[in-house]
Amino acid sequence: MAEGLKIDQKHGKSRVRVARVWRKVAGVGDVIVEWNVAVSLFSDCLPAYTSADNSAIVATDSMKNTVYAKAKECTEVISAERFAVLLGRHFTSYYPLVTAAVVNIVEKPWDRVAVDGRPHSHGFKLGSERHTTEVKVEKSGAISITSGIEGLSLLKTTQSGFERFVRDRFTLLPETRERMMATEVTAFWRYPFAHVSDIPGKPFCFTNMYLDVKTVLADTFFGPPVEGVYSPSVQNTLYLMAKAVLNRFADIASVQLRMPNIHFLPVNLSSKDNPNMVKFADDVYLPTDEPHGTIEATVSRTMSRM
Ligand SMILES: O=c1[nH]c(=O)c2[nH]c(=O)[nH]c2[nH]1
Repeated sequence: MAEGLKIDQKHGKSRVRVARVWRKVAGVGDVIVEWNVAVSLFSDCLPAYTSADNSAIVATDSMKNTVYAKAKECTEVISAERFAVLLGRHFTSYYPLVTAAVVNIVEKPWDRVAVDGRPHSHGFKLGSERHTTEVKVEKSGAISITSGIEGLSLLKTTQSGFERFVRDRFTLLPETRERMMATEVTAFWRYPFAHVSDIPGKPFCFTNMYLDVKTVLADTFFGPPVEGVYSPSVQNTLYLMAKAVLNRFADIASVQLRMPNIHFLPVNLSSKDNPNMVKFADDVYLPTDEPHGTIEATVSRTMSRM
């Protein structure tokens, strides 16, 4: 570029909130999804930055309208991943100057309620963890699809410890084989699909994968129902969780996990007069998430099994 400067740029619309309802779906009743969509387009619109020439700009307002128009066009229930691909395909094929699109979606967890033990035809309540996806689509049809979970809060009251870590003059933390373990898992996993034509035809494969990954992560964190499984560190548990996902699902190429260590601090209260006011016996804790440990890792296959 002129003036000895280089510019990398993209533009888009964030926090586009849309809810889509499909009425009276056979066998289930009404279906609702609520999405928070972010669109980012890559196109050569340098003149807008350098010369006040907007002629190559797709207005972010039009991107927002497109989200609603495309939601309307989806007459069949669709997953966040497929909707993101559909949007990305649209932006890259409809606009000659758009070379690539990145679409992020966070789905709000509206769970169907049960009344008298039966799934309700049109009643939902808000859950906690959220299904996320990021899809990049290039004009050629090349894609990358990453899906994820955020806000998955897990806790176990025992079967966790932390020993034999570095000890020096700054170390106060006692070693323990008995502590609480709590975290709020954020997970991302990459699918191996490289082109839109690689995406499987099965309509619910992404939704089912989300539910199955969530189950595998949680089951590995907790271990069997009665005895559980001992965790020597958040790091080790994180690794076992990621490994379980890769072992179980051949379609997942890599898993990234973020697992803050949310501390439950032992409470000991004493004074000269009352030395045993509260003496900690694995019973009373001070829950705190500030500060918290941050443990994160990406685990990938070294050899693709695909
Ligand atoms: O599982 C843990 N991993 C750590 O890295 C760490 N650091 C710490 O103070 N407590 C813990 N616990």
